[in-house]
Amino acid sequence: MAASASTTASLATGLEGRALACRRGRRLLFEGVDIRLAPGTITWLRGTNGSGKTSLMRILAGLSTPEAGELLWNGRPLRAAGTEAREAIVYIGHANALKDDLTLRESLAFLGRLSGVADADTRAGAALAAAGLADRAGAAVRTLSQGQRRRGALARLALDETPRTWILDEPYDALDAQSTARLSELLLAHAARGGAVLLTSHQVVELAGALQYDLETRRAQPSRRAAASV
Ligand SMILES: Nc1ncnc2c1ncn2[C@@H]1O[C@H](COP(=O)(O)OP(=O)(O)OP(=O)(O)O)[C@@H](O)[C@H]1O
Repeated sequence: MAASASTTASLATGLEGRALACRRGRRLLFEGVDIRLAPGTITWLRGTNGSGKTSLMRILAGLSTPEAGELLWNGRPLRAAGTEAREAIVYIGHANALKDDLTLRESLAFLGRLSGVADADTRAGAALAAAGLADRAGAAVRTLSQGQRRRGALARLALDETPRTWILDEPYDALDAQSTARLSELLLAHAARGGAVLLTSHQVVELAGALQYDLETRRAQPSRRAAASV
């Protein structure tokens, strides 16, 4: 027998957007977007420049309000999920969220504490070392190159192994080949642990088993390549 809508909702896990719409000024960017970031999945969000990928990611991260639709966290309204969802959803956008006046290590530890990471200071040092940034850990964020900032922000993903929901806007941007390979490993390991990933990318990157969601057709499908030029 088919499950009723309410039963389906109560069984749903992860972050889900239903019938989402977004307006920017007088322009309706998208509507009717149904997307679910299930545990253990990587979803590549596709769409042309200006189609609204960043806008959708910010809505899913709870950082902006949709024109219409609802957001659910484990089947409950996202807003009602409070701290649990705030700590479980990690958004890394173009701005990287690092604080210019703090050292890289301090800034990363601060972000870790916001996500409820235990012992964030010590872990920040270890995550920066693993990202090849040990010698820059004590430098002020404002003195770092764009690629170093990006790598520093992404080190947040290696602070612990909690299977959170990662929403990553162009995470491969400004990364060199080694950091690109390391990020792909991190994403695949995260999904294997039951974490969820939503990402955009204009670069060709192989991520086995990823799904893709096309914002213009509003359809999800398996992807042979998780990311390719769009
Ligand atoms: N704060 C804002 N105020 C007004 N318009 C905005 C705002 N933010 C974005 N827009 C507009 O909304 C549209 C979608 O922007 P968005 O950044 O979501 O697209 P995108 O698909 O991520 O683009 P890209 O692939 O170029 O990064 C663009 O036309 C943009 O100019």
